[in-house]
Amino acid sequence: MATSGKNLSHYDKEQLPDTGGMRIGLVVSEWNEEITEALFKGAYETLIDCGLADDRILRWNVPGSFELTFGCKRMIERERPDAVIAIGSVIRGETSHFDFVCQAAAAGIKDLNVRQDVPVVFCVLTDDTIQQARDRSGGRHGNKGAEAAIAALKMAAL
Ligand SMILES: Nc1c(NC[C@H](O)[C@H](O)[C@H](O)CO)[nH]c(=O)[nH]c1=O
Ligand SMILES: CC(=O)[C@@H](O)COP(=O)(O)O
Repeated sequence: MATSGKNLSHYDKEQLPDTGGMRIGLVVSEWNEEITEALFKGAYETLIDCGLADDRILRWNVPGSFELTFGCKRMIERERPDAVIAIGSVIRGETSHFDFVCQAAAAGIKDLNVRQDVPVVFCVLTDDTIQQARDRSGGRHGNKGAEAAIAALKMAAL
C-alpha cells in the first residue's frame, strides 16, 4: 500500500507500550527546513500526546540528511536515549545528488540499527517535488513525523 492509501498520522494509543520513563531523541536536518520542522512538530506533538514529558524529548540539529547518521551516532554515545528519530527531507534536484544523499542516509541509519542497541527510526522524506513533501509532513497524507514517533515508542519498548 502506498502512502496515498493510508494516513501517516493515524495511531491507536491503546496499542502502545507504557511510555513511562522513556527518553526519545530527535536528530533534525536543516535542509528543507519548512518540511523538517513540520516533521519535527508532528513527532513532538505525538510523543507528548502519548505521555512523554517535554524534558524526556531531546533535539539536536544537523546540516543535512547525509549528516543524520553521525548525529544519531553521537547522540546515542553521549545521551543514551531509548530510541532516536532521524528527521530529514530530500527533494530531487537537477542532478543525481538526490540518489546519493538518499542512499547514504538510508544505509547509514540501517547500519546504526545493526551495529548498536538503540533503535534509530527512519523519518526521511525522499520526494520528487516540494508538494509531495508537504503532503507527507502535515498535509493530505498526514505527517510522517507522527508515524515515526509511534515507531520509536514501539521499538524503545522491545
Ligand atoms: N539536497 C539536499 C541535501 N543535501 C546536503 C547533504 O545532505 C549534506 O548536508 C551535504 O552533502 C554535506 O555533507 N540534504 C538534504 O537533507 N536534503 C536535500 O534535498
Ligand atoms: C538532493 C539534493 O542534493 C539536490 O536537492 C541538490 O540539487 P541539484 O541536484 O540540482 O544540485
